[in-house]
Amino acid sequence: MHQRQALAYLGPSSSYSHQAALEYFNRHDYIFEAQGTIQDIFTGVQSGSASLGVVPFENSTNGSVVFSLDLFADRERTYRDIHICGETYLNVHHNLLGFASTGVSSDASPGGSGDATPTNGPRSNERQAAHGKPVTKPLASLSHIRRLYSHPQAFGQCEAFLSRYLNRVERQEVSSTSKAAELVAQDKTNSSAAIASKVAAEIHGLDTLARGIEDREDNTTRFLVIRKGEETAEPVAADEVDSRERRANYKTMVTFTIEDGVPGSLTDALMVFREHDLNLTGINSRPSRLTPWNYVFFLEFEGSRLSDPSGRVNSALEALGKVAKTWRWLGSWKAAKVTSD
Ligand SMILES: O=C(O)C(=O)Cc1ccccc1
Repeated sequence: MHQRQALAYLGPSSSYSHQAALEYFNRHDYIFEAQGTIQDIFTGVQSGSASLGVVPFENSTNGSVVFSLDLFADRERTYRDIHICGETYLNVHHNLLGFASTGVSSDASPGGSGDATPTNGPRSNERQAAHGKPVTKPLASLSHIRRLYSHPQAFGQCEAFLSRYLNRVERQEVSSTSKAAELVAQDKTNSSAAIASKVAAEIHGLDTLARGIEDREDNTTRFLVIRKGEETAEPVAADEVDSRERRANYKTMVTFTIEDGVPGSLTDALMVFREHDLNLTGINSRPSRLTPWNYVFFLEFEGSRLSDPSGRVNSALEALGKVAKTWRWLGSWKAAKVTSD
């Protein structure tokens, strides 16, 4: 019988990372191991204690997950063997979870959560928060809520609802939405709430105080799958034709740094991709932490270093190596289809 390998995700269970991992991998093929932080996932994969890791990378409403970017920037060369080998998209619908207050309902108490008006009505037909107007209303009074726990990304995806209904409530950032739900379930005062998933409500026995509180219904998070070492290059048939359509089935990510204060050095790096007819799909940067205002740049583009019939991707990377100060290939993988529910 073959030994199942470990797969590390941001826990505790019922986090969005857990749900993304369960959608991407068969639960029977791996031992799913919850980690406390995204850094723990990188450390586990680099050390070999986990074969694969699933990390949140960016959100369609709130942008990059900077914790993940900083780990991929790998300034200290701690995660030198980590490569990206896959991606998956998850539609993220947040709920406000806690304990419904018994007794009085709609009470706009001073210093509390204000003017929550409970409603059992359906979610509005509007598809997204227009001019900061929330798309949904609370299902129960929120006036007893004094503290709100969640992952920083979740706060950023629910701004319209939070500023309307929980404006003066203290926010506490925690490592994941499922950790937030766990903390709320343990709070004997019943005065805290979490932004987390429907699955987290079920697991922790929490009431749903509001449903679908994300600013946009199309709120989607992209997760990347990481592994240690490189995958072997796919054999390419001699008559295989390279084309934009073929390259669009793959993605590649690189990081690079440029010479400080040299006009045109960033343009030169980007021009490499234009000259090789490679479609850029993403650009990011994080401080290099070497000197102020110096950056590690991230580029994503269509095409694969591992399945490259014309050699175009490999030739572009070689050219990048000539214009960049430093650079690193972070991986090539099969692009996922963007789904919506
Ligand atoms: O906190 C979680 O559940 C995560 O997996 C990170 C996250 C947070 C908010 C949206 C998507 C992913």
